[in-house]
Amino acid sequence: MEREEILVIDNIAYGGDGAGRLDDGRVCFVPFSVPGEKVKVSIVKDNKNFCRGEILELVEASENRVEAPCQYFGECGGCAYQHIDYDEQVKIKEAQFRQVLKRIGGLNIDEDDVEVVSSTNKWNYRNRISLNARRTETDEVIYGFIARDNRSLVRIKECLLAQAPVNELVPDLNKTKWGHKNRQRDRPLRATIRHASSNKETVAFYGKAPVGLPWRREVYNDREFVMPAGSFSQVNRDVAEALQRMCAEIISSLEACTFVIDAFCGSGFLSMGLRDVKVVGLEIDAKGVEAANFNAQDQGLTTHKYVAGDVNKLLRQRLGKLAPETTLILDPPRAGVGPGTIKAISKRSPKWILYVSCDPGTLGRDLKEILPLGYKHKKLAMLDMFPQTSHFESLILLELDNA
Ligand SMILES: C[S@@+](CC[C@H](N)C(=O)[O-])C[C@H]1O[C@@H](n2cnc3c(N)ncnc32)[C@H](O)[C@@H]1O
Repeated sequence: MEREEILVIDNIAYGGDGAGRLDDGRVCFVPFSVPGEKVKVSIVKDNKNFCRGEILELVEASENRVEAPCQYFGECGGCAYQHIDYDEQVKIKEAQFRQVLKRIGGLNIDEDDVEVVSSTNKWNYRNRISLNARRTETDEVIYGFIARDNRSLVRIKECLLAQAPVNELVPDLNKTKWGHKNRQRDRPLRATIRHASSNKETVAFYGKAPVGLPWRREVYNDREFVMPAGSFSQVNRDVAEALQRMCAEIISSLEACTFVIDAFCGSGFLSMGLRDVKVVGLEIDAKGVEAANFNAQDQGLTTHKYVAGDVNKLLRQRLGKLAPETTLILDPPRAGVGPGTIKAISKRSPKWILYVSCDPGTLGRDLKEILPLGYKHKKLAMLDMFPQTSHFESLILLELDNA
């Protein structure tokens, strides 16, 4: 027989599930709950140390619970927090940032200030989406997001997180010339739709961006940047601008800093806000590097140079004699930095490390290796780059404490 339990949700774990305790002391994870709520759940997974429940009834609903506006919410694997008032979403993310740094990174930041940047746009902020493609039994090719079960596809007509020009192209994915080709493939490729803020161009491509697709032109903090169609770029412009300004302010406040290594630099986004310092950027995507050098030249940044290659291999030789004057920006992908990066830092430790992360779990893991090298944290920030989802961006400034 189905087992039912009543519990109170204490907090929301990173990833989006609410967590509360059963009478036997075990933690029970409950998706789509809100902190403070009393819920009746059906136990759908029962492990020795924890279990999972699905809400049957809201015994006492939170005042922070709101109606989720998206027709796919609950089924689609993309959003986790549409049912929570936005200000509460931001508080939840700040609490998770603190919790993950403490639990995984071994850092106690209970008393420290965390600068919090909310998103101006709570909806329609994404300048790009990638949709998975599936062939149906009736031989139709459909596009959508992977469902919460991690297997099925939720076919979508629009995504409430995407900007209007991005959504306009969703119904046409089968009608474009490349979309038509994609329909002929045995296994149709993922479609990406991107909208550029400066030249207002919206493109859709399937699989990798085709060679020859023009660079996107984006405006950040009143300056234009080019970015290759297939290369990384920040999805939420307002929050990305705040991040770029924050990095520039932090580094310019480090008076002894004369040299910056922008590792995992993409098209040079984070270091383009820097003036009066020497900058070397490292990035594995050669097209991103080409754009970064173009951007630097276009903006008259004659002391910036961007180099193609693997950070894990190149960093050691770049961290040279200037280490006491160096800030190392680390902005790795979700997987965090590799062992080569940690090894390089341990051999030639830069005075400052500015770690920008889109995954607090891997940030915590990497900090566990970096902090024992003698670093102390100086600044912390949580930036809500991805409203309605469980993801967020964070930043931590570390300083080498030689004392
Ligand atoms: C989160 S993005 C940051 C990009 C850039 N800092 C920005 O804000 O636009 C991570 C970048 O790391 C690059 N990357 C991933 N693995 C790498 C590696 N081993 N060496 C160098 N770059 C890498 C990716 O191509 C991507 O551009």
